[in-house]
Amino acid sequence: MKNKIDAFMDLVKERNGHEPEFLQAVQEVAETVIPYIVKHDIYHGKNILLRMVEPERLISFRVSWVDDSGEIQVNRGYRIQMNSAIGPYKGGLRFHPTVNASILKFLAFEQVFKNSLTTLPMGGGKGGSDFDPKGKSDNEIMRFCHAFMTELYRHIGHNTDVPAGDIGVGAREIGFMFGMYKKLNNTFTGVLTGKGQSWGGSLIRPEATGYGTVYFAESMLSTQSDSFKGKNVVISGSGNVAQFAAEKAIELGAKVLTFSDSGGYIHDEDGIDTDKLKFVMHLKNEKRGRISEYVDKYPNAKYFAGKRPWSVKCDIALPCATQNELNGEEAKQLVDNGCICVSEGANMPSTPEAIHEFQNAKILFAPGKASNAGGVATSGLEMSQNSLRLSWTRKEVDARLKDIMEDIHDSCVKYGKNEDGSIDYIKGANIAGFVKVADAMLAQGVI
Ligand SMILES: NC(=O)C1=CN([C@@H]2O[C@H](COP(=O)(O)OP(=O)(O)OC[C@H]3O[C@@H](n4cnc5c(N)ncnc54)[C@H](O)[C@@H]3O)[C@@H](O)[C@H]2O)C=CC1
Ligand SMILES: O=C(O)CCC(=O)C(=O)O
Repeated sequence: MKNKIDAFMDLVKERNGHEPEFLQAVQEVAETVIPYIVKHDIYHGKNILLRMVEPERLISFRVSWVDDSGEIQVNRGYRIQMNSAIGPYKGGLRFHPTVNASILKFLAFEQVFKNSLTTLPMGGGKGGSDFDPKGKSDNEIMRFCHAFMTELYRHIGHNTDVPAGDIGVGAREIGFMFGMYKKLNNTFTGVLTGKGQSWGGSLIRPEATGYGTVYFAESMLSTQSDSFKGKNVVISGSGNVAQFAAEKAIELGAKVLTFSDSGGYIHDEDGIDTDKLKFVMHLKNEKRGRISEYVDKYPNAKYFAGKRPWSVKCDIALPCATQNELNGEEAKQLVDNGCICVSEGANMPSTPEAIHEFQNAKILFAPGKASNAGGVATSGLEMSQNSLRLSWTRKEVDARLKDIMEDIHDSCVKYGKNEDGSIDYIKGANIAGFVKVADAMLAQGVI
């Protein structure tokens, strides 16, 4: 089996040798899906996985815009349309200086499996730009978003490709991009998700990724008759996913101890309650400040510059910042400190070495493509509401989100159960995500 996986990876490396994040994501899938393909005749001789690692379309374009001092700035924009076998391309846009083809291809590849797991008809895509929103004025953000959409608009559409937010892209940016799309097309359609309530957005979409990550962890804990109640929780990040993961964990009776950003992390031994969380939301979403400012407001807490929060003793860890933010040593420290459950809110936050530590220790571990799928699932619900020209209540969308997360958990159990009864959620998510897309590709022939 190892030979087959190595031979496949050699082919992928030949074409994508300079894209380490993409190779990391493909390797993880290949290790679990190739053994499944080998056991199932219908996939033989079809090169399905080889087709799945090649984007259907990779679009790269210039984004020129004028900053507040009148200087012309040039950034690079991308959209990776990875796979449309089961529905229109769907996935977020990331604005961050580290954005490049490797990072977006890994995210687009993960998105194909994730979207398949949601049970909704969505293909996979991802996009963004190396634009850095940090320190930019609202007017600069608007001019950049407008410029970005003057090219992207020709490649997307409510039945073709429906982008949404990701790192650096929230409600403000979606608003500016939606405005320019509408102007250029002279149509009002659900071409983006994460829209504002009064112009086609869905209730619960802002909360969905964080809530879903906690719902998934709660499902994993329930297999061991356990729950969030009374648990200590360590969270990384302090953006959209981190904030709402914290909100749900607090609601379920847990004590949240940390938040972080690219500067460092804060540790509040007293616990971050709903009032303190409101402060973080204002700090990050309105003031656009740094997490270090938390300790000015709450001096009992400590700030650790340049550090990540994984040395803090906890029962549950929720990595919600970015890829490869939790390495092997940090994973070992979490396990040694008694952590029993890791649910990824971010995409690929754990390195392969970290995953190895979690699996060796046999703790509950959920890969992002399963545990953070609540965001895109609720985007799918936003698309349904837009098509129906209806708005569902908060209660209704939350109930659907919860059901979807439970269904994803069931699929992982179905495909990931080991002989000893334990559940390999990576194997389960990869195979369950693969089967639906692969079967659609088989039915549609070689295209
Ligand atoms: N927003 C969504 O609906 C979804 C987001 N995700 C993933 O969740 C993660 C977080 O995304 P959002 O919360 O939406 O973005 P965001 O822009 O709201 O927040 C990102 C957070 O990560 C922190 N961060 C960025 N780079 C960092 C670094 N190098 N070290 C430490 N912290 C860093 C930022 O300071 C910020 O707190 C990403 O991996 C994203 O792909 C996954 C599924 C859906
Ligand atoms: O809601 C969406 O379409 C984007 C979600 C996303 O980018 C992700 O799941 O990583």
